[in-house]
Parts: sequence; C-alpha cells; structure tokens
Amino acid sequence: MGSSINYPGFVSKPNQRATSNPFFQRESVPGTQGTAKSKLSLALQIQKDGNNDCDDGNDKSDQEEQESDSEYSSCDEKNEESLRDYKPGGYHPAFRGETYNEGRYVVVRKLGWGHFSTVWLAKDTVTNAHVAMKIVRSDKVYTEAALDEIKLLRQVSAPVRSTEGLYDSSKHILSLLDSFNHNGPNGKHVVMVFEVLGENLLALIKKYEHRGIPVMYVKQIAKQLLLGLDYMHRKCGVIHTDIKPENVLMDVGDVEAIVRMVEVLDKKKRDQKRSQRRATKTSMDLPTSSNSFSRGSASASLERSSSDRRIRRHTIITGSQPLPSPISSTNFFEMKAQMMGNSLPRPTACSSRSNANLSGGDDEQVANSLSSLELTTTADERPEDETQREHDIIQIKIADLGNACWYDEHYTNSIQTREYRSPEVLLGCQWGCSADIWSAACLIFELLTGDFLFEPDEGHSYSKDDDHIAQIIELLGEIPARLLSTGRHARTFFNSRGQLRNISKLKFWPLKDVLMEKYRFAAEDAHTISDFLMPMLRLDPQERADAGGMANHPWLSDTVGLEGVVLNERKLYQSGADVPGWSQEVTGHPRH
Ligand SMILES: Nc1ncnc2c1ncn2[C@@H]1O[C@H](COP(=O)(O)OP(=O)(O)OP(=O)(O)O)[C@@H](O)[C@H]1O
Repeated sequence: MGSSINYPGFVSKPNQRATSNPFFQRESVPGTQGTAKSKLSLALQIQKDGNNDCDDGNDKSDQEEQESDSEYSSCDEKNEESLRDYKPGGYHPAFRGETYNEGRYVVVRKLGWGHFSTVWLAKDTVTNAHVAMKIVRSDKVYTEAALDEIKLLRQVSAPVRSTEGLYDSSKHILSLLDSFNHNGPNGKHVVMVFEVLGENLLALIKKYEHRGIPVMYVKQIAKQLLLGLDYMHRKCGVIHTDIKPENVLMDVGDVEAIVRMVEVLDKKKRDQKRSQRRATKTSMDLPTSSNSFSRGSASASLERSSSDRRIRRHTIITGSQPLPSPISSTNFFEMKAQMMGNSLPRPTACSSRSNANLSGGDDEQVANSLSSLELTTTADERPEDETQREHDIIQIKIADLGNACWYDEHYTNSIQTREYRSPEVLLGCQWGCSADIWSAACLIFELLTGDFLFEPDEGHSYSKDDDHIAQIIELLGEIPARLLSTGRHARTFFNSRGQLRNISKLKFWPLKDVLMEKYRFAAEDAHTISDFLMPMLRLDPQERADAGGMANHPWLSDTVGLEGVVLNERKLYQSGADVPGWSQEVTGHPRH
C-alpha cells in the first residue's frame, strides 16, 4: 500500500530521502496546504489517534532472542514500525516459526514493513518454496483496503492467455499467490501471499549514491516498467496511482539459494556470538585480580549485557531484512564474501573462483547455488564500465497495489506521492491511467540522475503546491488552458489572467538543457533522453503518450534482454486516448 502520499497525519518512513532540487530554491518558510480525505487518510487518522497501549513487557521466547542475536536480523528500531501500533486493530506480532493458514506457511524472517502491514519471508510447506507474506493491520479500515487490494491483485495476477509469440508483460507485476485471514491477539488480519522479491529501486539509487545508475540498467528498468504499466492499463483496467522507486522491486534470482545463504550466515553469527558470550562469562567467573579497573570493567560489561538483554526482551519489533539482490548489493557482496571466506577476491563475471575457504556441507551447497548468480555480480565492481556488464540483467516488478484503483472506480482524488504527482492531480482536474505515465517519467529521470525531477518546497508566501506547479512550468512550459478551466483548484494557484498568484519569478530550464548543464549528459544523449521523457510529461493528460507506445522508443531498442520486444499494436508517441479511463474516470463502461 502506498507509503509516502501526503495525506493528513502521514509520517514518512525514516528511510525516505531528500535529494537536491534540480531547480533553484525559493525562500522556504512554512506555508499552508490543502488536504483531502480518503480511505487512506481515514486509516492514518486512526493510526494517529491511537494510544500507546501496547505491552512493553512482552517477553520474547528464547528462539526469538536467538533470532535477534543474528547480525542479519539485528533490529534498528528507528527504521521499523512503531511499537505503539502493536495493539488491537494494529499489526500482528508475528515471529519466526509461527504458522499460518492451517500450518501451510511457516514464518522465517521479516522482509519489510509499511504503514498497513508487516511483510515476512515464510516457507510454503505445500510447494516447499519461500513466499512473501504480507500481514495487514487488523483495523476495519485496513481490512477493507486490503480486500480492495486483493481484488485488484487478482485482476493483474490472472493467468494471461498465452498468445504465441507475444511478450507476456504481466510478469512485470508482482503476483498474488494466495490470501486468507489470520486471527491473533490484535484481531483478524488479512494476509496476502506473494512471490519473494528483493530490494526496491530506491536501494539501487542509494547504491549509486544518488549519482544516477548506469544507463544500461535504466533502460532495462524503464522498458519493463512501461510494459508492466501497459498491461495494467490496457489489459486490466487498473491504475497504480503510486509509481515511485519504493514500489518497484527487483527480482533476486534464485530465491531458494539466497535464502539458504542468509540462513547459513545467520547461524554462523549466532554460533560466534554464543561462543563470545561463553568466553566472557568464563572470564568473569575467574577470580579477579586486585586491579580495581579490571573489576570495574567486568561489572560494567555485565551491566551492559544485562541491559541489552532487557531491551531485547522488551521489544516485539523484528528488524527488516530484505533479501540481498546481486544487482543492488547493499550487503550482497559482504554476505557472499563471508560465505566464501573473507579473503576471497571480489568475483568477476568470468572468474572461476577458488572455493578453497568453504568448509563443505551447507556452505558448499549454497556456494554452488550462488555460482548461478555469478553473472549478475559484476555491477558492484565496475559501475563505470558498462561494456563489461553486457550479461547483467535486472528484472523488476511493480508492487504495492494498496492505492491502486479501477479505470471506472477511483477511490480518492488524493493520489500519487508528492514528487511523482501529476499536474492534473495538483490542479484538481480529471485524471486516469495517464497519471501513472507522469510518475513513471519522474522515476526514470531519477534513475538517470539520482535526483527527483520535481522536489517542491514551501516558502513565505507560497505553498508546496505553488512551488510544484512553478517547477513544472519552468521545465515544461505553460499549463494548458483546458486544465486551468477544468481544475477545481486552479483558481487557488492562478489568477484570471492565467498567471501564478504567489510566485512571479520563474526560471525556464528545458529538460534537454537540464540534462546537459546540470547532469553533464552529452548533447546527443540529452536529446534522445529528452525525446523519450517529454511525451510522458505532456501536461495535458489526454495527450500524454501511453506506456505501450513508449516501450517502442528507439532509446530502448538496445535494452539488454529485451532487444526484440516491440508492441506492434501501440504506436510510438501516440497518446493513450483510446485506452478506457486514460484521462478520466469512466462511467457506464463494462469492466474488463
Ligand atoms: N513480495 C515481496 N518480496 C519481498 N519483500 C517485499 C515484498 N512485498 C513487500 N516487501 C517488503 O515489505 C515492504 C512493505 O510492503 P508494502 O509496501 O507492500 O506494504 P504496505 O504496508 O502497503 O506499505 P506502505 O503502504 O507503507 O507502502 C516493502 O517496502 C518491501 O521491503
């Protein structure tokens, strides 16, 4: 479900980021902003109104404590869900070994969390494979939202009739495998079961330190994203409404091999810690010397360790551990190096590595499985050398349909996370599938540069929305008259002469120039990228180019792994005006 939409009472996840605005900064002093009610804002209100009535004294079992001892399961509580939300109507206190759906699924570790749910890696005992289990908060509002999400997920996960020779774009959307209810101390929770994926695109952006990821990866992501959106819009009649890096997840490749690697390393860490503890205990049991300093430090360490233990025993929050993706590899290489022995050199695409440091058994098995991931490991080594990575392939999937809606049933007009929000939504005009295309273009720009395309701020005399609209005009030109005359909020921002009320000085800076002057793209590249992004940033949503047509753009023709993929039924640069619900909610049209 969407996490960063600026609804009233909404608090961003701590790991969300701020990057530099590609445009000049206006003065920044708090202003005011309009708000809108939605089913999501209602849910967030409930969250805000809640008291801190959770049981802080909730002891963990020995098994859980053992789990927390592991480095890979360590919990930085600041980056996790709030303990306050473990209460009736809130999150379910899941734990390793807990079973779901009459014993079918067994919890292994936590993968992540959102404002609506916690997400857990679980073993499916029927298929003997791992799955991602999303356990939704139990309050009625979350439950209803989850039931809507399941309907949308079923629509996009429905098996596609195989049409020979045609590309199956549905594989770029996260599939729902199962759903059921689970009763726990905090109520009845909807649980959704998905295929397991790895980190999101924000992890990849961060890995490249917000300097932009290599163009060959951007092309792969862009093409898959567009193919996925084309499928969602044209074949399913579904609008995502919250396309952003956090909601696009990367495939990890061989999930089972990576899970085994993580498990083996966790066990190693636990064993190490246990023997360290034993050693400390033995040294403390020994008769102490007359040196008061050493007595003091022993008792200090005793106090420290018992207070650590107390802290652990008083929390029910588990640390999130997304499976490491070879390509984003925030910690993949560290883990792999430990797996192989610390002295191992960094792997290369063609290296036949020595596994001399492996101790056999589990490690050996995992090493064998990991060798299948070898080809994708070069990304981390030579980010500057794209030619070396011609075999690396990123697979992405669009996830989190928690804010999605139907082309003929919009649940709210408060859609899209701020930086990815389209002009029609800001102005209160009609909107439709094309709003996702705007967000997709913002996302692709961010992948290329590491910066948000639009990062509005508020100032003395203008709101964030004023600044957002001004930035859009500076980049793309005047807002079309049709939007000014139909937008419910247009008069808030514009006077009767069509001028911005609160901002007078604009600095026009076309996209191509931004790419060349700020991001140092060569003129030819800046021209091609601008030619690719501009049709998706058309200000009038009716005229915006559709996803399928843009997947055919020449810039994407050499996309690794997708070279021959062309959607013949869609024309390059053509607007999606023929797609039902393209730029407004459809009424009286039979649903797909
Ligand atoms: N299929 C999956 N495989 C691996 N990890 C996943 C999967 N689905 C979700 N996650 C992890 O769980 C996190 C929360 O998932 P999701 O965004 O769907 O939950 P949410 O409660 O709807 O969140 P929010 O509304 O705050 O965005 C994700 O950011 C991701 O780290």
